[in-house]
Amino acid sequence: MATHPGGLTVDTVAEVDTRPVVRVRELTRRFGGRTVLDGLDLEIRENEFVALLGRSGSGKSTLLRALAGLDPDVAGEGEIDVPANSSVIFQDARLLPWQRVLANVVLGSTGAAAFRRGAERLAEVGLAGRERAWPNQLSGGEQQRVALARALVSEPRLLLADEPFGALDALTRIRMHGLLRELCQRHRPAVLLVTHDVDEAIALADRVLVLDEGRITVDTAITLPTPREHRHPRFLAYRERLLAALGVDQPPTAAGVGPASASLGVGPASASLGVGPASASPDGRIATEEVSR
Ligand SMILES: Nc1ncnc2c1ncn2[C@@H]1O[C@H](COP(=O)(O)OP(=O)(O)OP(=O)(O)O)[C@@H](O)[C@H]1O
Repeated sequence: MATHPGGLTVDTVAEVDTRPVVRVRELTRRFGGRTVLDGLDLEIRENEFVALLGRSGSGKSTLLRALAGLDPDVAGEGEIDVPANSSVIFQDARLLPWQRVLANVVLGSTGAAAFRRGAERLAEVGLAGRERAWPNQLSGGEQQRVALARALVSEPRLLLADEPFGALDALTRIRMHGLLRELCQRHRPAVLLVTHDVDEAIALADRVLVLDEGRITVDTAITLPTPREHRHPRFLAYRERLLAALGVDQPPTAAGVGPASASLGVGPASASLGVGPASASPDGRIATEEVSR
């Protein structure tokens, strides 16, 4: 475990010796007079799955857009180093309605090889046989599967995902978690997943970050085996820590078992365990430690 000058504690998995694919230094982003990102530092390593939590308006999408190259005005406000071969997915699938499903996946690429790769990705997301369908003939979850296939068709080194499952019903979301995990294990991109859902972050990520006051204030490794059981005591302990770091009140329950989902802003979460809350260091940063096995 490493303690950085600001008091931020980084757990062991974050120290795995692989090359960073994302390197952000001192990134600042202001809108008018308001500072949203304030000298933010971030590294993501090859194949690492990182989830980013933060209160509404804390700047998660602003950071993701900056990494995706979608914010031209961020230039000169720090250093951003990301691979050229990166993909982005959003909450809405953003398919072209006038293109069939397979054409949406290959997006402008031509040639048999591109279409073969596109068809392979479609099969991987469970949509074999739907290549010639139109987007409006697919459900919301199916459209998001197409978006995932499109994002992975170029074998990106980095996948940026901004609440990709936020608009889906709970059951579909759980299925998509399994699918995303499987696809990431197969294609091995580094991932930055922006989410409001603490459980989603713990279920999927190697590392969970919390963005607050323009900086990463929590950086914690999730060392649970996969697939991750939501009622596992260590899962609940991670949840409690993260919710505390996010400032969410957690009234204790008799059983000490929290609700099925701990989405921010969706009711109180209750994960009452004997694990202490995250502690704030003198400069206001929150240090987390490995949740004991
Ligand atoms: N283009 C813009 N112009 C002005 N203000 C902006 C712009 N983009 C974002 N902001 C402001 O920056 C702040 C952070 O926005 P951002 O969308 O990054 O937050 P977020 O953490 O992703 O929020 P949410 O979880 O609600 O999606 C907000 O106050 C927002 O109003």
